[in-house]
Amino acid sequence: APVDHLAYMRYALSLAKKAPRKPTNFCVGAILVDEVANAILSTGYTMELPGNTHAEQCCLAKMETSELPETGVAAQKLVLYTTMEPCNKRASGNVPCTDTILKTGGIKVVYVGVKEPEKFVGGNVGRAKLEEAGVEYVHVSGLEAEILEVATAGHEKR
Ligand SMILES: Nc1nc(=O)c(N)c(NC[C@H](O)[C@H](O)[C@H](O)COP(=O)(O)O)[nH]1
Ligand SMILES: [Zn+2]
Repeated sequence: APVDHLAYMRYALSLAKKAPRKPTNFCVGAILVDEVANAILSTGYTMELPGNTHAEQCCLAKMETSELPETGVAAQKLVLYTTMEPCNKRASGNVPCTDTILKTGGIKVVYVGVKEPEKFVGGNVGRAKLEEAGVEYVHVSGLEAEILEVATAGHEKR
């Protein structure tokens, strides 16, 4: 069956709405999907796990500790949907999610709702890093306005 990318991105957006609102980051949602089995293997949203955590970081960390099949092993085509592109530099200095994605291994495609706004760390050049490592980067269009509204809910409204 054809994969409904918009439906998966909309689900990731529903997760982003659960994130606590902060002026120093974005509220993001991420899901790990086996695209062949059409199955959601893990989910995550910003600050879901303790500490200053990102949606993708939580989604992948939960995958490692759950009884779900080993990341990238049992899945037939492992892909990650994230409402905002994975960070490539964090003002906190924490490990960027592009590195976490590459370290996890087995992820074939990253589906992205929006590019990261240049608010905290300038232009996000993570796309090139992912593509050079053989991970496809695909923009799923249609939810940009809603994704950005949720992402910046904790920011000062000008
Ligand atoms: N893709 C993505 N998922 C997230 O869950 C999240 N919060 C961001 N946000 C990117 C932004 O660049 C960083 O939030 C700031 O650079 C501050 O860095 P910290 O979050 O404090 O490590 N980006
Ligand atoms: Zn990140």
